[in-house]
Amino acid sequence: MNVAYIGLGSNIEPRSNYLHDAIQRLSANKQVEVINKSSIYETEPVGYLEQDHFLNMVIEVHTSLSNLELLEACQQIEETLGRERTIENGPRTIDLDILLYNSENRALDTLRIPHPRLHERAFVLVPLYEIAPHIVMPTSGKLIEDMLNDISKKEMNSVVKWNE
Ligand SMILES: Nc1ncnc2c1ncn2[C@@H]1O[C@H](COP(=O)(O)OP(=O)(O)OP(=O)(O)O)[C@@H](O)[C@H]1O
Ligand SMILES: Nc1nc2c(c(=O)[nH]1)N=C(CO)CN2
Repeated sequence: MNVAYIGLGSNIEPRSNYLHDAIQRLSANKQVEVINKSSIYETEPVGYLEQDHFLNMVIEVHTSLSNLELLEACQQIEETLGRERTIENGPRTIDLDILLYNSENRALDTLRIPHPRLHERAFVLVPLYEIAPHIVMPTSGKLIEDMLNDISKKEMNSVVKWNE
């Protein structure tokens, strides 16, 4: 059994429905079991700034899917939920990023694990730390706490727990 962490994000309404729907669709896959879910956080957009705030969260899954099969399952859900890739870093109904897969460290053409921008994104690190404070990054040996300490106060303040 493989352990993976998946980051979810949405900034097109109904944002929380897209998050819940994506999780339900992952759970419906017989080879995926959702083990843990973080809280939902409302976050200021990073990268492309002229867009609405995101809802972000992280889930832990146990899966018998390979890393590439899990990527395909995530991309299928993105497609079903109407994700369109028009603007880089732009608005999306749902984004599913594989953050970690076991303690793998690999760069394939279509899949990089750990996710290459994980370490610099408060909207990923804060929910990941909530459900997996023990994790050590396979690349750097850093704890999530160490990576969080490298994030500016301003960016940390742009991630706020969201109440449904
Ligand atoms: N760990 C990963 N999880 C998801 N996709 C990945 C990963 N590593 C590489 N990719 C590749 O990245 C491509 C672009 O993904 P996507 O359009 O979702 O990027 P994005 O969400 O806009 O940006 P970001 O990756 O910075 O969150 C995907 O087609 C996929 O093949
Ligand atoms: N706050 C926030 N900003 C983003 C997000 C995201 O999920 N949340 N995703 C991006 C590309 O994947 C780019 N910027």
